[in-house]
Amino acid sequence: MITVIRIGHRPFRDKRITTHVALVSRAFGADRILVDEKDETLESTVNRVTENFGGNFSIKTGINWKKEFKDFNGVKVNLSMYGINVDDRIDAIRESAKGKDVIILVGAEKVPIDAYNIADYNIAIANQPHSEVSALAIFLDRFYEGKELEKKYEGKMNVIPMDNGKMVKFIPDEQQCMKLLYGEKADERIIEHVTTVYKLAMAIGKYAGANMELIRAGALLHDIGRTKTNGIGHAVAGADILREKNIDEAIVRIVEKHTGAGILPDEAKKLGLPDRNYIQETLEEKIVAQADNLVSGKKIVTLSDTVNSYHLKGLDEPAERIKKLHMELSSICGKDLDIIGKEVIMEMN
Ligand SMILES: C[S@@+](CC[C@H](N)C(=O)[O-])C[C@H]1O[C@@H](n2cnc3c(N)ncnc32)[C@H](O)[C@@H]1O
Repeated sequence: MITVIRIGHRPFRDKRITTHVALVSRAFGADRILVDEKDETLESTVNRVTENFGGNFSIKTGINWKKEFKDFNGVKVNLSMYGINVDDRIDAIRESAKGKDVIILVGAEKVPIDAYNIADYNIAIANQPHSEVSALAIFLDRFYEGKELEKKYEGKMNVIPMDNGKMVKFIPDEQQCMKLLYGEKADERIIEHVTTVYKLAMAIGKYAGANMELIRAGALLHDIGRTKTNGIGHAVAGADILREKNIDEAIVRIVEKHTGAGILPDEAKKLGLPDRNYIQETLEEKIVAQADNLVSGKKIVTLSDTVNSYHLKGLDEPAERIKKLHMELSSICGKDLDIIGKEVIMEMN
């Protein structure tokens, strides 16, 4: 674990630069930052970035820096223009950090001499005065040998790299999903239906250990396309609406593939659907589709209810696939989905 300790923070003067120290710590592979002065605004700014862009970075302000630095069980580095050049020590630091935690101290105005005495390494990024932000970024980059730039973050907001322009895909929370639905003028019937599917899908998702943010958004948005058409094309219409709004592709695909237990390429062709993949593949795609299969209007029904209504429409093969999907998910959950459905009904009443 890598900790950054920021000392000499003055909440009114240094708000921006300490935020940048924290963001650099997070983006360049550190796990947490400790800041000497209590600053709740700084904490919430940094926590909001982590909440939106992902990862497990944490921040704590209002700490006793000398005690934290002195008592730290691991390798202690003080970044200072007066230290030894980073390239002359980085191999030794990496070596002594094997199997150990590391703490990196950066100052603000004047750094007390105690920091130099407590540190195992006083490291300069060139013996010239510059900034804690640049010193920290270069130190972390040297320490990780550039690998920190390859780290993947699963956030609500994911930047899509572009040669030109900017694109961010995002995973909407419950409130944002409702806003999207009402923005498309979803009527009460749609809202009531998606709310029940959402409750059932969340319950199944918990048993199955699925990604709950994807389940939440996928279930709430699965029928957004019904604001355009109630036909077989509503899943495609929904996916198109969401792609236009830069919703994360994992959610768009849940919506696009939520019909029955999937539609085979030949069936899709016959139905006049665009040439896309309609077979559920991810756990979340399967859960939302099956939760939808087990909800009629705003009512949770059983597998046999659903299968019977498919048979009545002459859809024998799709009915078999729904049964198979039901068994597969029940086995992942360790509980029959019909029983999970009954539990949700009891909670709803
Ligand atoms: C604006 S400087 C203040 C330096 C101040 N003169 C002092 O007493 O250390 C703030 C912080 O930036 C970092 N820093 C600035 N230049 C640096 C350099 N050349 N190498 C490493 N760190 C540097 C150090 O962490 C320092 O505590």
